[in-house]
Amino acid sequence: MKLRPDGKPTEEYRIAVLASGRGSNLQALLDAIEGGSLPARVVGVFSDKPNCGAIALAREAGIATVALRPRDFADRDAHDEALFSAVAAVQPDLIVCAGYLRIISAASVRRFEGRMINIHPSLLPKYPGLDTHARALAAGDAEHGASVHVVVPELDAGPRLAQVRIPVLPGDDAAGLAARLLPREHALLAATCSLLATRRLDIGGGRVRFDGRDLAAPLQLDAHDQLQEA
Ligand SMILES: Nc1nc2c(c(=O)[nH]1)N[C@@H](CN(C=O)c1ccc(C(=O)N[C@@H](CCC(=O)O)C(=O)O)cc1)CN2
Ligand SMILES: NCC(=O)N[C@@H]1O[C@H](COP(=O)([O-])[O-])[C@@H](O)[C@H]1O
Repeated sequence: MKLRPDGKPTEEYRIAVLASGRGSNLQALLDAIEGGSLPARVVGVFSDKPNCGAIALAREAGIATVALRPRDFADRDAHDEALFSAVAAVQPDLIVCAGYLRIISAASVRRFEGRMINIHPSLLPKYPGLDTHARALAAGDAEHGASVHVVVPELDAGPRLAQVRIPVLPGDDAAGLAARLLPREHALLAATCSLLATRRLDIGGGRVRFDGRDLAAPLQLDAHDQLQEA
């Protein structure tokens, strides 16, 4: 892919977003595109929940949407195959799972190998799965955070690209911790997608490379929303 003198790709970088919830991470990507820090276009939003906020946000923004309810399909694999065939149809360079609450089949993960990432609300490898904030509090962790990782068939087990850390404060409950983490997630996801869109970060071929070198540890988001090597 040729890059312009300003480092931005000459052709648009096409992002498909999968979501099941309110869509604040989707909105963060749209804001970053609008603000000029993310040289990309969201070419489709896909969900298992037709009435979720992310689908409504996408429609409002004039972005193509496909929402398929699992209960309308014979089984998980049939739903998964239908949804990811719709994803393939928009020819994305990157698929971003942003609160997509379905475990994706190994076949669909392999179909988009090297092109699918997820934002997860924990400092992986701690707390894969759900209810991460409550689990961090129950463990008495002094810090919590979020991770962007490559999606592999095993849940939340893929190579980690970037992380952001926040302190756990006295009196935090799960909802308060989640609310304080969310804006940092938005910055983390947008910054990571910017590095992917400008090809500084490469997740193809089963490896993670940053500025042409193997990435040994996840990049860390600093107080200025810039990603720094650990
Ligand atoms: N094969 C993979 N699929 C997904 C990954 C992944 O790394 N590999 N990341 C997730 C996102 N995720 C956490 O970040 C996550 C999504 C869904 C679940 C889960 O248990 N889902 C249940 C249904 C839960 C519900 O409907 O409330 C299920 O699918 O049966 C855990 C973690 C995206 N998918
Ligand atoms: N295991 C996946 C998971 O829990 N993802 C989390 O869902 C939320 C989606 O919010 P949003 O719909 O406002 O973007 C985000 O906090 C994201 O980290």
